[in-house]
Amino acid sequence: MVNFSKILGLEQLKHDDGILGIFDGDEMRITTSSYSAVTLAKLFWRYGLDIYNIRSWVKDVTEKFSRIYTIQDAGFAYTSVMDLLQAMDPVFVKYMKKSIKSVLKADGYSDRFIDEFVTGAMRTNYGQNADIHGFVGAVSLAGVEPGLWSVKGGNYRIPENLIPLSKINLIQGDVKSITLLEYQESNYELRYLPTSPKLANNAEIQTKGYDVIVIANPMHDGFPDIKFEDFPNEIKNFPQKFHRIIATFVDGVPNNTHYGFENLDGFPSTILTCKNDLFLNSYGKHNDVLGNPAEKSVGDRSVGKIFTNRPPTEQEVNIYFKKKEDVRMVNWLAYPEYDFDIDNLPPFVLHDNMYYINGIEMAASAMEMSVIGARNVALLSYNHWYGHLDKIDEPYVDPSQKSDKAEL
Ligand SMILES: CC(C)=CCC/C(C)=C/CC/C(C)=C/CSC[C@H](N)C(=O)O
Repeated sequence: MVNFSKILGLEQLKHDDGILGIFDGDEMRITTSSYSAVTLAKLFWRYGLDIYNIRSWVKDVTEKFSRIYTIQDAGFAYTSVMDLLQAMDPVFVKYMKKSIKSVLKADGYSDRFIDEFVTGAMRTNYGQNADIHGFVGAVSLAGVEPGLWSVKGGNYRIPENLIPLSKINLIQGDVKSITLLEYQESNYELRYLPTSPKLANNAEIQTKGYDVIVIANPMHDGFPDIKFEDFPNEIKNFPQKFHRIIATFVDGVPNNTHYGFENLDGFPSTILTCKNDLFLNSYGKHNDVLGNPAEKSVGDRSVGKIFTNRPPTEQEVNIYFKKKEDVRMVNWLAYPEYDFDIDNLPPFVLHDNMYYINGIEMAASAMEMSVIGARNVALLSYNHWYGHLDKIDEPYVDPSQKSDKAEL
């Protein structure tokens, strides 16, 4: 994503860390300060060295993760998510088989740190708890470390600007079916309903032939079904479930008394919650996509976002906001439920020359992961097409590390 933002000349908007609080439903377990020395002292008092060590833990994991960029630059690609993780670092395969709670416990982190800080991070980033697997847990922890950024103007500007740069012929439409062809000019026939606004309701089903198909949309219950016709083996949605999340944006004033604050002085800009049965996953104060306070923010008024696992009723919104000028809700299947059978993950290859990117979300759902999954599929299809089998499912060995013996 960093490279894309540079290539496209998009500005990175650094996020101000602000005051962070962790709420257990009755009281704040910790509230940081606008003075960094006070924050450090408070975090150290509550979590001891865990709060320092987690930073180097995430750094170490990120360095291992970053190997994927060298591997992909060298043209290597993988047919399964586990092979891709194994190529980055074998420890990631182990993380997929344990919960983040047990990974961190084995690395010496305290129950208090895991039950408050780690659980809070999992609840805000993935709507789940510290029982989710260790790899997605690590990604989630990377997401609460300082230094987070977004694209000025909105993250959507990355894919939007990549489309003209790639010079593709974009046809907007809903894919209805993919038929395997035999001994014809192309490998597949795709049937789709154009969705261009110009066509309004007059669109008719169209067909088009393709040599290679890449599916970049989750194939799970709750997502539109594509019919796969004339394949020797049945191709259907995968069994893993997706997690529904509701983001409710409120232009108004947060209800400080609910969290035990007498007024809004020192009220956190981010509140994580740390009990699994709580309705509220997290609260966050939001600027607009240009980094400015929301247009009508005056006095105590601001835009706040709460994440919940089901739509809040009006009474429930009133618990978290004492004044509301405008309320908007976004309700979507955001990421997998990370409690699936690890031995049964979706593959990157559905059939010869037909690929599927979104299986990568089973490792972790995040923009960076989607980009890595997409590049893997692009390399995989290239390597298959041109017969570069030595670059498929092979461990990458850095040429500068090869000894003479290894050469022989
Ligand atoms: C430390 C590891 C394993 C990876 C670092 C690279 C990476 C994928 C960073 C993403 C960090 C991030 C912004 C996480 C936020 S959680 C995902 C969020 N809920 C979403 O839906 O995008």
